[in-house]
Amino acid sequence: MGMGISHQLHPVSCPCPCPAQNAAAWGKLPDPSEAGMSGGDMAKPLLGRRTVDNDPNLVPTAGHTIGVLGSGDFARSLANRLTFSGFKVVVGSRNPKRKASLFPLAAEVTFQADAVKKTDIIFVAVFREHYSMLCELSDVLTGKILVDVSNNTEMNLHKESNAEYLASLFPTCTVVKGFNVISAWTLQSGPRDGNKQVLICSDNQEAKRTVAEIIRVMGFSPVDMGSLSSACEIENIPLRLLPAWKIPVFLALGLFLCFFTYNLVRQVIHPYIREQKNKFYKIPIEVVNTTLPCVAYVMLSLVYLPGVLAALLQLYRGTKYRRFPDWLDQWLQHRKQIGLLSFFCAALHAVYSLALPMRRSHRYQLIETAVKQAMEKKPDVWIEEEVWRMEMYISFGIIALGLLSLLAITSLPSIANSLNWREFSFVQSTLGFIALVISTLHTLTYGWTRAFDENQYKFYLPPTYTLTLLVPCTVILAKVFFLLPCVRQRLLRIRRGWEKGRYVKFTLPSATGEFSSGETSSNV
Ligand SMILES: Cc1cc2nc3c(=O)[nH]c(=O)nc-3n(C[C@H](O)[C@H](O)[C@H](O)COP(=O)(O)OP(=O)(O)OC[C@H]3O[C@@H](n4cnc5c(N)ncnc54)[C@H](O)[C@@H]3O)c2cc1C
Ligand SMILES: NC(=O)C1=CN([C@@H]2O[C@H](COP(=O)(O)OP(=O)(O)OC[C@H]3O[C@@H](n4cnc5c(N)ncnc54)[C@H](OP(=O)(O)O)[C@@H]3O)[C@@H](O)[C@H]2O)C=CC1
Ligand code: HEM
Ligand SMILES: [Cu+2]
Ligand SMILES: [Fe+3]
Repeated sequence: MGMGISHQLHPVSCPCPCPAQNAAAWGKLPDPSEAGMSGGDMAKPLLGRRTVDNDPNLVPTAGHTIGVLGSGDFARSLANRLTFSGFKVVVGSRNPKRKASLFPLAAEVTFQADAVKKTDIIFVAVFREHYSMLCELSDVLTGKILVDVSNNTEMNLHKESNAEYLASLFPTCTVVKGFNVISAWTLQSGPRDGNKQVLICSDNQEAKRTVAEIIRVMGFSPVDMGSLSSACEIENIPLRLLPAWKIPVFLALGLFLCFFTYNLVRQVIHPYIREQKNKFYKIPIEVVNTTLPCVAYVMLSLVYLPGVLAALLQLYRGTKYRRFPDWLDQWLQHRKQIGLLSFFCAALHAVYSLALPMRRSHRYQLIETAVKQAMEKKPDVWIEEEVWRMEMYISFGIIALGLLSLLAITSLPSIANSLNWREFSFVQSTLGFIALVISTLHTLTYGWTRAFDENQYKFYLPPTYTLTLLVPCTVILAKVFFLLPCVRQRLLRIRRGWEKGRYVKFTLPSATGEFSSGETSSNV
């Protein structure tokens, strides 16, 4: 029987019942008739156990004993996940009696030194500040693998990473950094929800592979980040606040500010200066509710614009095997966040719109017009065209928001994972584009002929909706252009790998890097 990697790492007297010592125990494990009988979702390992015979490189880690030092939140979640994945867990605490009840029954909770003796892979789930207190365990820890899961509260708080510090305290141990990018909650609830990737690094390849296999058996995906000197980078990851959201949020704020100023001038400043009318009451709802939909609408078109630009570039270049410029690449990668912010603004706009008729100002205006009409003896105020226009634009708005909600729901990881890629791209690409078209109808039926009405121009500024139509209409026209049979054919061929004049162009890696051999780096 092939020896697993982890076993080669074992100290001569390994205390755990791993396969080399207890092959009989392993023979029983992969029994398909028993597999279906396990009860709850949590109770079964997320990945099936593999037999060693199939692949000598795979480590039979399930069934192995793993140690956890510390009894806090993270230690508890870790012990839970490990036992559910089929490992034996021994927890080392300074006060095992008091803490035992917090852990699953299958886990053994004992004193730190005792726990360390029973295993050769130990997760250190205590804060960096307390690492030095573990020094009394130095002797028993000799030759073992320590997994450092710690995080910092601030970027670059200490000059060396926690993992390197741990390694310096225990020079006879092998330190692997990992798991700090996973929250205790994600560990507890299983990898179906939230981030599945666990970044690891270590100077010892064998130890890293062992920990990687444990991660795989737990149902997560290990990502090798190289040597222990990468630990600093890995420790900083959870401290970076929403990196992917930064640009989209600034974009949304920027657009909001521009449109808000524009609307403020048109709806409040203009009547104040020209007619000395006090319209400041409009700021909290009316101005905001002309601004939010404009931001939502423009952002939605900015989600579909980069795809159009990418397609144009591919058509022009006649190949898909060239990298897009960096700005386009970045833009393509931020579409999800831009789209979700667009949805957020659209949802707020919907609620604001529903609140319009419940305002006191609206009631006063209603009474005012009613009285005026009564005095002028004009009983019939029904304008058929206006009625239809409003029925239409409200309905379009509701449908567009409904479609956007679908997009937003399918962007949740757990739901995205339950769809195959065609379903996902149908919702994201096709339904999203239809939402853009319906939003355009909503805006057009709302704006109607006001673009041609001179009274609507305040300080020569046209009604806001006319400005917002620019980008979306460009995107829609471009998409229609791509639907023309000849353009469509060519685009499809390019996306299947066809290249313009491929047989002549065997370019060597050129100095300019123009024809770098790689794929385009985004999935367009
Ligand atoms: C509320 C909301 C939530 C969103 N959530 C997400 C999300 O969770 N994840 C996400 O990625 N985006 C998300 N987005 C952004 C957006 O929906 C997607 O990026 C969407 O796929 C963009 O569609 P597209 O047609 O412009 O581009 P793409 O789907 O990139 O495609 C461009 C064009 O090329 C074609 N095409 C693309 N690739 C190929 C290929 N390999 N072969 C042949 N033809 C191809 C497509 O048919 C399409 O016509 C969200 C947007 C919104 C509004
Ligand atoms: N909570 C989370 O979501 C995440 C936590 N982490 C990391 O996991 C580690 C533990 O975090 P967490 O479980 O939340 O913290 P807790 O404060 O909940 O637990 C820390 C544990 O450390 C043990 N410990 C050992 N020596 C000492 C000592 N000298 N003084 C105090 N406590 C000691 C204690 O257990 P006992 O009393 O039994 O000895 C205590 O329960 C940290 O390094 C953290 O950065 C990483 C990613 C996410
Ligand atoms: C339930 C859904 C929706 C309802 C009830 C709704 C309602 C309204 C109303 C009442 C107005 C007129 C506002 C005013 O009188 O000042 C309006 C305008 C507008 N809406 Fe919507 N809407 C909805 C969804 C959307 C969506 C999803 C978008 C686009 C993403 C959108 C974009 C716009 C735009 C651009 C305007 C023009 C703003 C202006 O220039 O004044 N709406 N909508
Ligand atoms: Cu062992
Ligand atoms: Fe062993």
